[in-house]
Amino acid sequence: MAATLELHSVLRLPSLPSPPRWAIHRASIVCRAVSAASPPILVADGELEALDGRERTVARIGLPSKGRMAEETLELLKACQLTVKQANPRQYVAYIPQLENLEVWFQRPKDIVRKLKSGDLDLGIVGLDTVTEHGQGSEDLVLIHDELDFGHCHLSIAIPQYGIFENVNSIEELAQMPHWTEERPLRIATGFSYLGPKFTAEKGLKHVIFSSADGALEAAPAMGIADGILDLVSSGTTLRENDLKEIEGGVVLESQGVLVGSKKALIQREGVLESTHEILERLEAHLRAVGQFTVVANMRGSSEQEVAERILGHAELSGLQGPTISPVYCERDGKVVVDYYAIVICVPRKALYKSVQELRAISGSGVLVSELTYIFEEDTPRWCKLLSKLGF
Ligand SMILES: Nc1ncnc2c1ncn2[C@@H]1O[C@H](COP(=O)(O)OP(=O)(O)OP(=O)(O)O)[C@@H](O)[C@H]1O
Ligand SMILES: O=P(O)(O)OC[C@H]1O[C@H](OP(=O)(O)OP(=O)(O)O)[C@H](O)[C@@H]1O
Ligand SMILES: [Mg+2]
Repeated sequence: MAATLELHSVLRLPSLPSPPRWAIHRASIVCRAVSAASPPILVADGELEALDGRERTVARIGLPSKGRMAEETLELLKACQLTVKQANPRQYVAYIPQLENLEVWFQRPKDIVRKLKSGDLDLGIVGLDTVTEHGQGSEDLVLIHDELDFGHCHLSIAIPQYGIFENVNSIEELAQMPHWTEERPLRIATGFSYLGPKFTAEKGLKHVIFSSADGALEAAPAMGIADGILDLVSSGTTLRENDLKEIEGGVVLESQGVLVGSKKALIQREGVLESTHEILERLEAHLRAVGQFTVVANMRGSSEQEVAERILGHAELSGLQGPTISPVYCERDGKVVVDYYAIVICVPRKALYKSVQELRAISGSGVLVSELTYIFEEDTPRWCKLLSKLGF
């Protein structure tokens, strides 16, 4: 027999073994008596808060321990020269040598969000879908970087391409189908049991019921378990392979990797804001530089001005703000002369070959190309935004 008790404040349980002593924090407790003679076992369906009196002094970031985001998160940090050092792959704690006061904890994406809310993590990298689903509108969660440019997908409603859905192509048409009644609602299988009902309510769908499922949702309609699904889509292959289709107006959310933090920790916990500043600066500078190349070339010319005019006549060669031009000094007949000017420009990948051709056409030689690591601007726009969100 199990009885559930909802607790809304921290409960001290002095009778539990110590140390550690625990408090049950906004959790529901299930008391189960194993046998009539045994004492009830407390099962907390929530976060347990350590009550050993010690306040955590080291900041913590949560990174996905498995799944699609795990590898790319580490790659992104590595590209920012923030390589995560892990003693072995099964160890869940790690560190980043450049960020001394920061522990890295590998956790499942949804647990990262839960632990941010409970105060057990301060920062995290996960998909926006996970933050929105498991954050459930929490005012403590703050998006620090909302476009990490990996893990792109969208959360979308999908229905069968066949049968009664053959001519249904929009959320309005789905809502207007006469099939859905109070007794026989539209059944949607999803792992997004917060966002799903919120979305259908906003769209005015009346008779809908959600069933929760964890994986391979695309099988549910063909198995007769559901009429449609609400799941993540990126290439669309899984939907197509299971005879499902997306519908107009059925996208709940566009998602990609984000850096998220706990407002409380950012404001109160020593070191969190400093680590965040460095991570954010590196992320912004790195993401700005992705796909950009530095091109260096020597140009024969009579003056810096004349070379500049030649280069600025070509739109692809004007760089970020304009070309950097410096004289190349050499010695001729015992004299220092300038026959060449070195130019440095920044060029995006897709314009690279054309830019090199244009440079050559206007007498550029010795063209050197290297991939850019960082572009640091005067300030970090997201840092200023974060400070204002924190009320600084
Ligand atoms: N098809 C996809 N393409 C791109 N990104 C995706 C795709 N599916 C999921 N993601 C992103 O990767 C994140 C993690 O997904 P993954 O399937 O690895 O873990 P999960 O199923 O959320 O976790 P768990 O298996 O522990 O329940 C998602 O929250 C989403 O942001
Ligand atoms: O549009 P596509 O590129 O086909 O990707 C979509 C699939 O990717 C995700 O599943 P995942 O592979 O993570 O497996 P899971 O069901 O175990 O989460 C998602 O749940 C879809 O099933
Ligand atoms: Mg998955």
